[in-house]
Amino acid sequence: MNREASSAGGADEIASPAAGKKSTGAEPLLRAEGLVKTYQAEGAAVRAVRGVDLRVARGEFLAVTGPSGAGKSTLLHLLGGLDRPDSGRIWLDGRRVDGYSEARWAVLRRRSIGIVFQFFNLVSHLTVADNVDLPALLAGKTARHAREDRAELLADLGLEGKENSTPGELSGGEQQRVALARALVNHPALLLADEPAGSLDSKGTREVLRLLSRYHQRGQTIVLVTHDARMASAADRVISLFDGRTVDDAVLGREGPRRGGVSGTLELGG
Ligand SMILES: Nc1ncnc2c1ncn2[C@@H]1O[C@H](COP(=O)(O)OP(=O)(O)OP(=O)(O)O)[C@@H](O)[C@H]1O
Repeated sequence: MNREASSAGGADEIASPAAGKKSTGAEPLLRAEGLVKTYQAEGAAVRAVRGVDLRVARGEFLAVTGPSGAGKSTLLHLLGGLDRPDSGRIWLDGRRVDGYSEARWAVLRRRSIGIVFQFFNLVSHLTVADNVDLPALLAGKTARHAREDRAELLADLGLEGKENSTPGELSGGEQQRVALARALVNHPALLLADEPAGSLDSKGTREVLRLLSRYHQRGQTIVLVTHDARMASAADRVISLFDGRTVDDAVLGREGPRRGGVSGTLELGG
């Protein structure tokens, strides 16, 4: 939340099926071409992402997997505007967004991109209710509308009765469900999830997987970064990164993965 700027702008809203907004249809919801990101660490260049192309259709559930250091989180951060590519282009619903300012990305995230992180990133001194209401109010909802949406989401996520708890009073799984509620409260067109079960036990992992699948079935477009083969297998399609590049792209079906035409092997284990 602390990355969010306070400016608002009605133009930066991407159509969300869940919110009943109009879609342009033919264009993928998310498209990226030639994304490159290099970090400087202790005087040396770390080439985290080295020319990744990506297309995510509206309603698709894409998993991004690969070993530690492959560039998965960096890619997700680029797609959510939390970090800037050195080069490459990003379109959301056909609109070119890679040149957006920090403030404009903040508006886009608030209205159209929900993000969940491994360590939840909830505001520790705020209650569950306030954590979920915050992005809704920042997006311009009335207090009543925010409260109604929050109540519906918390009930849907099995968090009824937790409204007045603070994050520290909740289990990891419950905190991640609050984070999911916060990410979904503005009916984002796109949900980005970075190792959302990475700090949870197996019960919490199953719960997150079940919830992601449920929202996907309701039409939510999801890009999930995960090491976990079981989580990745819930997606429609898996891309595998190695050393900052895509090494495989597989469409998952009942008869197992169908390769999408990129060289290399499918690495689900990380
Ligand atoms: N802010 C940063 N400064 C310097 N190097 C970074 C930074 N962020 C990431 N890197 C480096 O970029 C490379 C890719 O990191 P990234 O976190 O994207 O990989 P990952 O596939 O998500 O790994 P993991 O699964 O371990 O989280 C790694 O070598 C990492 O050390």
